[in-house]
Amino acid sequence: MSIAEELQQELMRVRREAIELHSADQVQEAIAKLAFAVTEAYSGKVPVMLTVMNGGMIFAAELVKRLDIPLEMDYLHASRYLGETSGGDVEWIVTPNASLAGRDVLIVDDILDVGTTLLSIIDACKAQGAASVKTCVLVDKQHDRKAKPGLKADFTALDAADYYLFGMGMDYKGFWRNAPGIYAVKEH
Ligand SMILES: O=P(O)(O)OC[C@H]1O[C@H](OP(=O)(O)OP(=O)(O)O)[C@H](O)[C@@H]1O
Ligand SMILES: Nc1nc2[nH]cnc2c(=O)[nH]1
Repeated sequence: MSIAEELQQELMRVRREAIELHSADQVQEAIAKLAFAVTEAYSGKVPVMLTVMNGGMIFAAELVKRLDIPLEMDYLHASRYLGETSGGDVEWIVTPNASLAGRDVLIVDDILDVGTTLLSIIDACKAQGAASVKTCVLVDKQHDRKAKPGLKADFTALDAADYYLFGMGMDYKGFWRNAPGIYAVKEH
């Protein structure tokens, strides 16, 4: 079997055997509910939303359509998993283009796991002189390994159990970000 065929078989097996934690409909419902809270929090403001690539892109696209505020959109790319299922140091691949000085910044990402990534991005935004920095995640993974005890995002759509997750922007070895719900990789 070629390497490409082996990979394709592994990816299909992972998808087939995955445990569905939140269906596509549940995800959409949770995002719609969250959008009301975000809209309310930024009423009267002109925030800049920073999408954390790659994982945050699908959640951000779903969320932003439902935000009834004048929003500027920008992105950054920071990664500490780099296609692996356990994380290392945060690596900055692309920094935001927008000037953040004096701005209300909303960081949008797919997952708060340990929280190292979000903390590093918050620090970078504050260092640029942001007026306020809030965080918004699709999923908060439930465990006691947070970078700071009790670490939470300001806005969270859903909780998930302590599995390696994929779908809605979250990858399995770089693939399956396109899966429409939130799935746990079944361990063997
Ligand atoms: O809370 P943490 O333990 O720091 O992990 C969360 C981060 O991990 C993932 O990014 P990843 O590094 O996999 O890059 P990606 O977005 O390109 O998939 C995810 O998109 C978050 O940004
Ligand atoms: N795809 C994915 N990325 C992550 N980054 C941190 N935790 C996770 C996870 O469970 N799944």
